[in-house]
Amino acid sequence: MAALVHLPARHSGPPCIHGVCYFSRRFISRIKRHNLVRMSSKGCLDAQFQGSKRLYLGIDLGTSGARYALIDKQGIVHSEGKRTYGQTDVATNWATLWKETLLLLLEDLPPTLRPYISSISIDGTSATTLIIDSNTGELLCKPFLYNESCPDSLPFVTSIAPENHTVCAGSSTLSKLVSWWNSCTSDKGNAILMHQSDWLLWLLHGKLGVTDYNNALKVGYDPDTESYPNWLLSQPFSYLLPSVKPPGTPIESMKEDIRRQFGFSKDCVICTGTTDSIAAFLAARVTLPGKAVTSLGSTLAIKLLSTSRIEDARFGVYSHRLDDKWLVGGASNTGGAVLSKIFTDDQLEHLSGQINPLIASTLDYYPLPSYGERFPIANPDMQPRLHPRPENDVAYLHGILESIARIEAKAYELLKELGASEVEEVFTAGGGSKNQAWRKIRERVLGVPVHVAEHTEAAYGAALLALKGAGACR
Ligand SMILES: Nc1ncnc2c1ncn2[C@@H]1O[C@H](COP(=O)(O)OP(=O)(O)O)[C@@H](O)[C@H]1O
Ligand SMILES: O=C(CO)[C@H](O)[C@H](O)COP(=O)(O)O
Repeated sequence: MAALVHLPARHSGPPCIHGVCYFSRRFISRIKRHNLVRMSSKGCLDAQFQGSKRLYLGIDLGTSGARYALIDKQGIVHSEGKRTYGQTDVATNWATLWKETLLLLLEDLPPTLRPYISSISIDGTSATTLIIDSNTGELLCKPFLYNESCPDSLPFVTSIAPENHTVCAGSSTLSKLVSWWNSCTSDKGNAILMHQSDWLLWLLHGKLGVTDYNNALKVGYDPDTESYPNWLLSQPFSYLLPSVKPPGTPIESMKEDIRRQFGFSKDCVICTGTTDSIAAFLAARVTLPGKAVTSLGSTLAIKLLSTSRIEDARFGVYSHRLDDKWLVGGASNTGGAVLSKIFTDDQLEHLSGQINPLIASTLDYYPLPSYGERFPIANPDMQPRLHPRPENDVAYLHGILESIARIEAKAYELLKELGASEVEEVFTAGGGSKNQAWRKIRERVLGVPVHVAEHTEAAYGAALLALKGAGACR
């Protein structure tokens, strides 16, 4: 289990608000020593920081860690930082880890810049589902993580939703809600559903029950009609559903206690967030149909900008709304999480430098970190295929990277077959975007130009949402 520093139920430190204990500096410095590794924090006051002296903060709670990006209205980065979660396992107390990581990132912000922060937004992993007591903000059960599957809910979910609807997957938010509803034996009357980023934003603004239409997609919200469908509202658990706003919409001012603790200004506004792969798409600043962003993080998430909306749960394909267009795609469980189980980041860099990306690997794998795949094959029981392993690790890594590239190519081909705009160019986000050999392998396998996005961190996309929200306040 991650070496978390456990808070006693009540401690003599700063006041606990809704069960969230804001930590003293002494306590935070103790956490820093124990478990959450500070990876980097660039805090120099950028010489170009002129203009209206306003900054916008984006925070990304990813799969393996969290990052922040602090930008001005020109999109210039004035500070960025990262915290990794360290070793986690099935016993990890994720809500506490996310809360501590968020507070540490706020602590990592250069104190001289905090008073200039106008707005904050947070992105999190999609379909990461929390059932919350609406009186206290406390969790009523452990979070359902993004890649968890609740197959027992599927017969009921598929009986109420339209055929092949986005929610018709064991990993959908609705399947997780139904699973809790069917298993909870205590009083459900005060329960409310929130997504990971909603709950973390609530820690900053204090207004429960608000989400965004990207996070709400997988519980059944229809971003086109901007409403929950009747087949969902007619369910006995519909009272748990949060209200939905567009990403980057102002919710509330920052709570006074946390504002004072970290030295934010009185006009700092907290805005709705989005999911991590949508934030990565926003960071890439792709604007034309046919252009796409592949997020090579712990997972492989694909977002193709399309004029047509496509969804087909048989293949794990769904469409997020982006203003007047659609982000068609899905998320595979393949990706960096598989690489991290076999190689360190240094090994990845060293071995990748020895790969000739212009020569195809003959090794044929389906790299998964464990059983279960979401897209382009929707099979919760799918087994990883990572053997035979050659003696040479360069050849092994080449085979894995090429096999992941084949999955990416199959995914884009599937979107085209289902009627989406054909991919013409791919921009890359996430930790894997730094791998040049992989980019060239992908370019050869996909048959289209593959670039590194101008900004590869989802936190930058979340900062753009904060900038959008601040504009809405004027
Ligand atoms: N040089 C590299 N080549 C390929 N993948 C890499 C490289 N360096 C790091 N990664 C992968 O990047 C992933 C982390 O990316 P990141 O976007 O930070 O993840 P997430 O947001 O999903 O937690 C890790 O799983 C790691 O395996
Ligand atoms: O796999 C993930 C973990 O990083 C993504 O959060 C998620 O599955 C992508 O979903 P969406 O397309 O809804 O953003």
